[in-house]
Amino acid sequence: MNIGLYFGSFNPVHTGHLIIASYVANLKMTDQVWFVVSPQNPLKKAHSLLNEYDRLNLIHLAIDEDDRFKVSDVEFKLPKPSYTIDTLTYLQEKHPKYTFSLIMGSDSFQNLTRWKNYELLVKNYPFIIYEREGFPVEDTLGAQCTFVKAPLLNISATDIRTMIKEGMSLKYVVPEKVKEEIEKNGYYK
Ligand SMILES: Nc1ncnc2c1ncn2[C@@H]1O[C@H](COP(=O)(O)OP(=O)(O)OP(=O)(O)O)[C@@H](O)[C@H]1O
Ligand SMILES: O=C(O)c1ccc[n+]([C@@H]2O[C@H](COP(=O)([O-])O)[C@@H](O)[C@H]2O)c1
Repeated sequence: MNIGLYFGSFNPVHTGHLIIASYVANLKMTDQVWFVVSPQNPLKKAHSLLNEYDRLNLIHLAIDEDDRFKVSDVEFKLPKPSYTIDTLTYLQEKHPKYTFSLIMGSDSFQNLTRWKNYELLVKNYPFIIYEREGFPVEDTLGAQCTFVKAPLLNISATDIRTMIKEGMSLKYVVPEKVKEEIEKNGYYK
């Protein structure tokens, strides 16, 4: 089984993420795309981070019963912050017959040299990279990369949190069930 891992804080998940995951799943380079929720990105501040179980629940609501996808809480029980190489080592041990690739934007890929043991990531795992505006796709690290031209929605989780604070509607920028859950619980107010 080939698994495409889409790592993120998903604080909260939004339509931009879902477009990417769906596009990559449709390419059939992988059998399944897993959303891996990171409790704490090593390079980001914890502030305004919703509880990881609530973020996980929002992704379950977002993908509903789409069997191209799975949501993973594997990083919840690993040490924090969440280092991707450690998660991959754990996943590979747990699923020795699976092959894992990393799905990431060209922005994150350009930042990869700041990640823990990035040389090991580059050596051992293939990357599926989609271009994000302002970050041309190029491999300067000798990684095993497939560059894909995914459709993009130029929105971030930060934008969504700002919209909530300003009382704007989240219609279309997150799935309806995600919008309802955020509103019902007063998240990010
Ligand atoms: N609109 C988008 N289109 C495509 N990829 C995105 C988009 N927003 C985020 N990503 C990518 O998805 C992954 C997970 O993103 P993340 O959870 O950090 O969301 P974010 O919207 O960038 O969050 P924040 O604004 O809180 O930093 C990252 O690799 C990020 O680069
Ligand atoms: O392993 C690292 O050193 C590392 C450094 C920065 C980011 N990451 C991971 O990259 C993923 C994307 O992060 P984010 O918050 O931008 O969605 C998330 O799973 C982080 O844990 C990992």
